[in-house]
Amino acid sequence: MIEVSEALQRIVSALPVLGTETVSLLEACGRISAAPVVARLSNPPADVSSMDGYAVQAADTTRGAQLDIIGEIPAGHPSDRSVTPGTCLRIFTGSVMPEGADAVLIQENTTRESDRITVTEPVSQGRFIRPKGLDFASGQVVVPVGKRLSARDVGVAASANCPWITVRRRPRVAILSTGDEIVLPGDAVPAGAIVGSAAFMLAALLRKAGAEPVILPVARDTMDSLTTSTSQLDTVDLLLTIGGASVGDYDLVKKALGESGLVTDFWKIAMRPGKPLMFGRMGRTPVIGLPGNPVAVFVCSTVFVLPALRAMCAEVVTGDGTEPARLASDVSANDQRFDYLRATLSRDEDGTLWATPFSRQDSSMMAPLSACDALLLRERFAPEAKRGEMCRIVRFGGGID
Ligand SMILES: Nc1nc2c(c(=O)[nH]1)N[C@H]1C(S)=C(S)[C@@H](COP(=O)(O)OP(=O)(O)OC[C@H]3O[C@@H](n4cnc5c(N)ncnc54)[C@H](O)[C@@H]3O)O[C@H]1N2
Ligand code: MOO
Repeated sequence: MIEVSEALQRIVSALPVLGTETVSLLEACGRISAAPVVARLSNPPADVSSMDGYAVQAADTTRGAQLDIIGEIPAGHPSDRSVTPGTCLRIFTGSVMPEGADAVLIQENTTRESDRITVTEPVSQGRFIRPKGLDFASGQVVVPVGKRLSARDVGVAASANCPWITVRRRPRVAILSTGDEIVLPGDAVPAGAIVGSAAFMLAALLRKAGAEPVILPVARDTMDSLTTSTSQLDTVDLLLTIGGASVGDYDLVKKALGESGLVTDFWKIAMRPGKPLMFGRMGRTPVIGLPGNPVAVFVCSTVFVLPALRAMCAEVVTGDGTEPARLASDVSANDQRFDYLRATLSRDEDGTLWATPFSRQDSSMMAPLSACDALLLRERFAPEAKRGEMCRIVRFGGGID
């Protein structure tokens, strides 16, 4: 058995970075930028007013002074008239500042009669003007490379006049459930069968992470079925198998894929759940053999598959995705396997985050997996810990779980 950190390192470093494609702004959210987004203009492109009022010379705006309105500048219609001493131009939020003006006097600080205003509050030079390039300058990088694009990133790219963004191709990931007992959700469930939940959970997780899942027909527990199922996978970037990874007589995945050319990098990790995970390569296709227990599928996907997708998309990530919390109940000493306990979270009045692990942690149990908010991490050989002690968690809800 190797350690989680080594397994992660081996998987991530073995995966090639995918190619790029160019997508429209409407398709860009959630994708990983593969080139920086460079502003094609300055924003704002000219000095503009930030308020509705009058473009003035600030020195003119003594209390009680009167100014002649010599025209107006609706947004989108710059004026070629200049403001001279004793005059002003009616202006609106977003309108381009006229020549000669050095401030905007908001209309609340004036009284108006016909084409003349009286100043009720002076304004200082530069006030209520957004100078050209206040937001960003032409040529400036507004979105760096390797970023998972948010709605805000799409917004800044649009404002930088960039209608297309270069992103990483979506990883195509094949999912192969294995086992004679597996039936599809909604099917009749004969004696001895179980409903194959893991592929659907995995597909959902992958799709949310920006990958393109391809669910293959369930393979039976025979060498023939397994080799046939995995014979034509040249077009996928990663193969995930589910089940048949352990040491039972019908756990044939490693053996069958071996006959199709699988070269195993490692098998078995000191973790719970997820111990029998296998990693290798069949031709140019990386293969992660996930254990069959569906909670092990989820935990291994969180710990290895999602980082693998990030590596394939050259996503720049900060931190390890964990955060501190306080234990809400005692936990016993851990053995040699890194433990990922399903836990709920709550916050007390002080804002402290508390993690409560479920009392039953069987890796077949989907209901607590669905109900949990986080995985509570227990290092190998961690000593017993009491309620109130600090622990580390991986919290869900960040958009990729
Ligand atoms: N003697 C030993 N037995 C086992 C060991 C061990 O070290 N020594 N490891 C245990 C651990 S830990 C795990 S995890 C399981 C993993 O076994 P497999 O990867 O071979 O998985 P299966 O036996 O095929 O299935 C396990 C369990 O999960 C159910 N399953 C399978 N596929 C799905 C699916 N797509 N959706 C939902 N549930 C699925 C399957 O019916 C079994 O109940 O091995 C332990 N045994
Ligand atoms: O490690 Mo297994 O994955 O306990 O269920």
